[in-house]
Amino acid sequence: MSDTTQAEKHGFQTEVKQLLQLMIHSLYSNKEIFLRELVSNASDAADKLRFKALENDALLETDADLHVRVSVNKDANTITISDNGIGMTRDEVMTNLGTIAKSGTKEFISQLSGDQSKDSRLIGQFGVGFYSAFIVADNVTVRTRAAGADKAHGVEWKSAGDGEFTVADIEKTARGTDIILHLKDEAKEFADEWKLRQIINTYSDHLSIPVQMYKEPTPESEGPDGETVPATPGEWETINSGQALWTRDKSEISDDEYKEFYKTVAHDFDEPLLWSHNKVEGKHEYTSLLYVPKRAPWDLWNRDSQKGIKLYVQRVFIMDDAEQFMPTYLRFVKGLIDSNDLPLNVSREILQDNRISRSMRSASTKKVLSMLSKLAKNEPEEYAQFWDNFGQVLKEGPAEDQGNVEKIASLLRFASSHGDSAEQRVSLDDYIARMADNQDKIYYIVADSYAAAKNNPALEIFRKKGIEVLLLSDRIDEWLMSHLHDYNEKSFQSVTRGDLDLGDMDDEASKKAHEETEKAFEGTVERFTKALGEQVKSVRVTHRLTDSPACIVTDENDMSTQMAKLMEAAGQKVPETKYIFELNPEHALVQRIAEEQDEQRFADWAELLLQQATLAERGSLKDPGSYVRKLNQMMLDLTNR
Ligand SMILES: Nc1ncnc2c1ncn2[C@@H]1O[C@H](COP(=O)(O)OP(=O)(O)OP(=O)(O)O)[C@@H](O)[C@H]1O
Repeated sequence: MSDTTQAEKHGFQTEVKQLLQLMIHSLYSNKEIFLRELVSNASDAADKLRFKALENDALLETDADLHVRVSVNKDANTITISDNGIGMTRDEVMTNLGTIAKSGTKEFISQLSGDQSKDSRLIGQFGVGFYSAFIVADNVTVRTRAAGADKAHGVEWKSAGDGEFTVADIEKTARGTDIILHLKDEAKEFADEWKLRQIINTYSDHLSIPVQMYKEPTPESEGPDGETVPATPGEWETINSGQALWTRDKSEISDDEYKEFYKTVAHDFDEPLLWSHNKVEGKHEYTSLLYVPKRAPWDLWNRDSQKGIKLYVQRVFIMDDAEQFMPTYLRFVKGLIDSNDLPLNVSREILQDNRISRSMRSASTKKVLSMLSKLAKNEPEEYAQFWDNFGQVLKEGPAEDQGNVEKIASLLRFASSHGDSAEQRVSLDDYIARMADNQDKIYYIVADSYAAAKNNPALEIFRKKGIEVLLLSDRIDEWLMSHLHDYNEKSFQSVTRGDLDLGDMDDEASKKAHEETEKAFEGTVERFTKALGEQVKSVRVTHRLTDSPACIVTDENDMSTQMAKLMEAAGQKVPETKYIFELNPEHALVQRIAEEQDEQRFADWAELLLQQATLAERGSLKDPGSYVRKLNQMMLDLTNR
C-alpha cells in the first residue's frame, strides 16, 4: 500500500553538507551520542506539546499520555525513536531538517581544522542535534505529523546524508514523530536492546518524559521450585527514572548524574567546570540548577547568542533561552530555573517586567558570582582556566551590573608589572596586599598589547620606585576601566592620564628638587610650546620618566587613547584629543636640545620627540612618512657634522 505522494527532492543548505561530513569524520569515537540527541529532541517535542496543550487541550487528541519510545528491528537493522509530541508541519520539516538556523554557522564551520579531537570538541559545543543520526545511519527516515493537523497531513523526510533529502506527504494516524535509522555496517552494534537501554540510562535518566522500550511477552513457565510463573504480556516499559533531576534532593544526586544532565541541557560533550543546585523557599519558591562550562562556546563573542537558561514552571518546560534570568556578562552559564510562582502561561513580555523574575535573576546572578569566588579561593588553577575562557566576558560586568561591581572586581585577573608574564593572574586583592603603606591608588595602564603596556615610558618611574602597575591590553579593558572607580576604598589611576601625583610616596626632598628643576626649565618649556604650537594641548616637565626623553599623556577629563581607538574602530566619529607633551628634564637628549641655539633645528628636534612619544603611546602616527624623512634628514646632518 502506498500512502505516500510523489517525493520532492531538495538539496541541503551548504552548511549542513559541510557539517555532516565533518561530523561523521570527527565523532566516530563518540557514536552513541546520537541516541542522547534524538531522545532529547523527542522529549523536547513532548514538553512543547504539554505546554501548548495548557491553552488548547484539544491538541492532545485522545492520546494525553506523553512518551518517547525506542525500538530495534534486528532483521531490518533499524532503530526507531518515536514520540507523541508536537510533531512538525511540512514547512517545519523543510527548515528544521534541511538547514541550520543558528547564526554564525559559517564562521563556526570555518573554525574546524580537520584535527579530529579538536573538531569533535568544537562540534560538541556547537550542538549537532538531529544531524547526529548520520553518525550511525546510512539512511534516515522521519515520519511526522504536527499536533492539531489532520492525519492526511503527515510528512515523510528521507535522506542518506549525502547532500540531498526528499519530502513527501503521507498519512499518519499517530501524532508526533518517528525517526527510523538504518544502521551503517560499522554501527550494527547498536541494534541491541541492552546496549540501547544502557545508553538511555546513562544519558536520559533524568528526563521527566518517560522513555520506554518494548518488553517481549513471556509464556507461562515453571519456577525453580516447581511453582508456576504466570505469563507476562508484552508491554512498553519505562526505563528512565522519570523524575526531573533538579526536583530530587541534592544529597541523592551523584556528581556523575549532575555531569550527564549538564551534557543534555547544555548540548556539550565535555563535563561542566562547576555547578550549583539550589532550592529556594520563602517569598518566592523556585529551584535553580546552574552550570559553568569548562570551555567557551564557539559563539561566546556574540552578545545576542542564545543564553543558556531554560525556564520551567512547576516542572513544565516553558522556554529555552530565557534571557531574563542571567545578565549578558554571564551568558556562558547554562542550566535551568523552575519556578513555583510564575503562571504557566507566562510569556517573554511578562517576564521582562516582573517582580518574580527580577528577584530570581538577582539571586541567580549572586549565586554564580559566589560560586566563582569560591572556585577562585579554593582552586586557583581551575579558576585560571575559567578566567582564560570567560574572563573577557566577565569584564563586561562592571558596566552592566552596577549592583555587583565590587564582587565582579574581586573576580578580575590582570597581567602586572610585578611578574613577567602576559598571563592574567593577579587579582586586585593580590595587588592591594603588595601595596606600600603610603600608596593609596591602584595604578594601571591600557595599551594595544601586553608588550606595548609593559614598555610604555610612563611606567619608568613606577619601576624605579617599585610600584606595581596593572598591564591591560584586551580590547574591552578601556571600557572596563571606565566603569571601575574604586575597589576596597582604593581608587584606580591610569599612569598615562593627567598629572602624575604619587602622593605620599614622593618625599619632601624630592618634591622640592622637582619644583626647582621645573623653575629652571621654564624657558625650555616655553620654547617647546612655541615650536609645537597647536599640535599639543600643553607642554610641561615630568618626573614620571627615567629612561625616555618625553611622553604624551591625556588630560584627566579627555578621552583616553584606547577609548578613542575603540570608538574609531566601531566607526564612530571621535573628536580629536590633544595630548599633553611631557619632557624629562634629567634626560641627556632633552638637555642637549635645550642648548640648541638654532630655532629651526630646535623645532625639528621638538617635532621628532613629539612623534616618538606619540608612537610609543598610540602605536602609530598619522603621517609616518614625514617622520621617517625627518629622522633620516637629521641623522644625515649628524653624520655630516
Ligand atoms: N522529534 C522531534 N519532534 C518535533 N520537532 C523536532 C524533533 N526533532 C527535531 N525537531 C525540530 O528540529 C529542530 C532541529 O533539531 P536539532 O536537534 O538539529 O537542533 P536543536 O534541537 O534546535 O538544537 P540543539 O540540539 O543544538 O539544541 C528542533 O529545534 C525541532 O524544532
